[in-house]
Amino acid sequence: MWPAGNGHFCETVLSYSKLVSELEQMVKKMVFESYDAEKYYDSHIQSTTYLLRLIKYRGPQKNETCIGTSCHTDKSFITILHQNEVCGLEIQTKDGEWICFKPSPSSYVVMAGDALLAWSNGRIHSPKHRVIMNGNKARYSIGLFAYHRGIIEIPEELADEEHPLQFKPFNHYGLLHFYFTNKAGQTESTAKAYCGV
Ligand SMILES: O=C(O)CCC(=O)C(=O)O
Ligand SMILES: [Fe+2]
Repeated sequence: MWPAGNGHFCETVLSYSKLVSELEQMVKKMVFESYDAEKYYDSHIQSTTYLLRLIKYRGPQKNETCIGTSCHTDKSFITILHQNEVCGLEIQTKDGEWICFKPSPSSYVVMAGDALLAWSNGRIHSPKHRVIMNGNKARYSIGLFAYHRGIIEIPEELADEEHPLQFKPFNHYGLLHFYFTNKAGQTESTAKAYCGV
């Protein structure tokens, strides 16, 4: 998992990712329960996979643009972000307004990804976000990205006459693969283009 000779760091990262994945599962449970879909929770958890990314953004040099990560939505089910004190993460609300996240050591950002947007039949918004760097201090962030092995079905509890089914069952890794093709790059919503009804 990590180059030899840094066992302590490796163990720390692993125990961190275990703790944050517990947080992810707690959030997921609350989401499933709030939609009366808790009967799908256990099987969903059994198919959950995680990716942990440790990211360093350095401050822009002279004549460099300030972008750290360009505007995107996550392709995960849920993402949990944690970072040092350097600002930079901006998130777009449903109304199109950009808000800057003000970090604190004890705060985590829980972000819905495109797979959760589809699972929730469009009820849960997967927000656009970006990182814009200013100043000269480096920004460090850790992202835990939860994915799903296999097919995600939209619970029947989330579709009715008022909320017609918007998404077909989809393979989450298939959605990721689709995103990395040119076809997905040209669409506003990867989920709609990949598995929209
Ligand atoms: O560094 C951050 O806070 C956000 C990173 C991000 O949006 C991503 O990796 O998808
Ligand atoms: Fe992201």
